[in-house]
Amino acid sequence: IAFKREPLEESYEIGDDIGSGHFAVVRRALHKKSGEAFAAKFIRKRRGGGRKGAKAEDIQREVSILRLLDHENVIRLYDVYETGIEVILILELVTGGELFDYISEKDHLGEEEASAFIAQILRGVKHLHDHNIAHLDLKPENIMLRNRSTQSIKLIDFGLAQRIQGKEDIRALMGTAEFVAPEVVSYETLSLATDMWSVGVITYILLSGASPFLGDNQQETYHNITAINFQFDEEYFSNTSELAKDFIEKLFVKMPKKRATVDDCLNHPWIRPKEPLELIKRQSAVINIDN
Ligand SMILES: Cc1ccnnc1
Repeated sequence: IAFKREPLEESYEIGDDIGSGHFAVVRRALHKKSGEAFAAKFIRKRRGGGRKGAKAEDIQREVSILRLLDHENVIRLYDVYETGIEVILILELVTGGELFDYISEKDHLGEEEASAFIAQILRGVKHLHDHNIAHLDLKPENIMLRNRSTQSIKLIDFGLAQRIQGKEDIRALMGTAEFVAPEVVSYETLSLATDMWSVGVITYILLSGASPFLGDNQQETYHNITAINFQFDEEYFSNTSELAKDFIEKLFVKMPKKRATVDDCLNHPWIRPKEPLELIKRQSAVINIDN
């Protein structure tokens, strides 16, 4: 896929830093013609045999994956530029900040709000999984709020995302220690189920502010993960519903094939829209047809 070689500055005014990813920095970008604001992700190309910078094939993968996706809970890619030293992705601008910061400010969320966020994350993950794409780096830093008022979120940073075709064995890579599934730690086959483990970790954190497997060092964290060594501390979970705990327990399963899928999660009673609201929506739909 050829990227635009014309100078980015001809079409965009580059502004402040708004984030960073793998070998990347993200800046505000104002499109001169339309006056619309975007996010420009500058990805350093790996030069020669160096270690720094992203490999051309990894950048191509991130771009082709983003081009495939089209969902309100997934960051949109509009254009791609290239210079001698970097590739620049022109992405949808998300201004609500990271879910990570939102939780930090509130310490933890109530179940209603947590369930609403997780439902949004699951819809975004379902879009990826329906296209056989695994994100493989799901964590609160990679979940942006569209804006602070609603629980509308966008999944960002597809730098580690992979197509899961089933034929080739994906083992390499590492996400962020406290969010990775047992199969990542023990270097076994990764799959869509690997993302579902991370959804469990995110849910646990939203509800408690604590990280379920985090140890005093990386080795201890990895051991906690492979031993599924977690508990619902009374200190944080005393008034958490059995439904919420059941939702998490169905994701902290060692065998990827036994772990809840994104569809299982969307149908879990802790997530499904509560009956009355759905009933009203359906009734109002009927009333509209009559009028
Ligand atoms: C950090 C970031 C990435 C993509 N879009 N907006 C903000």
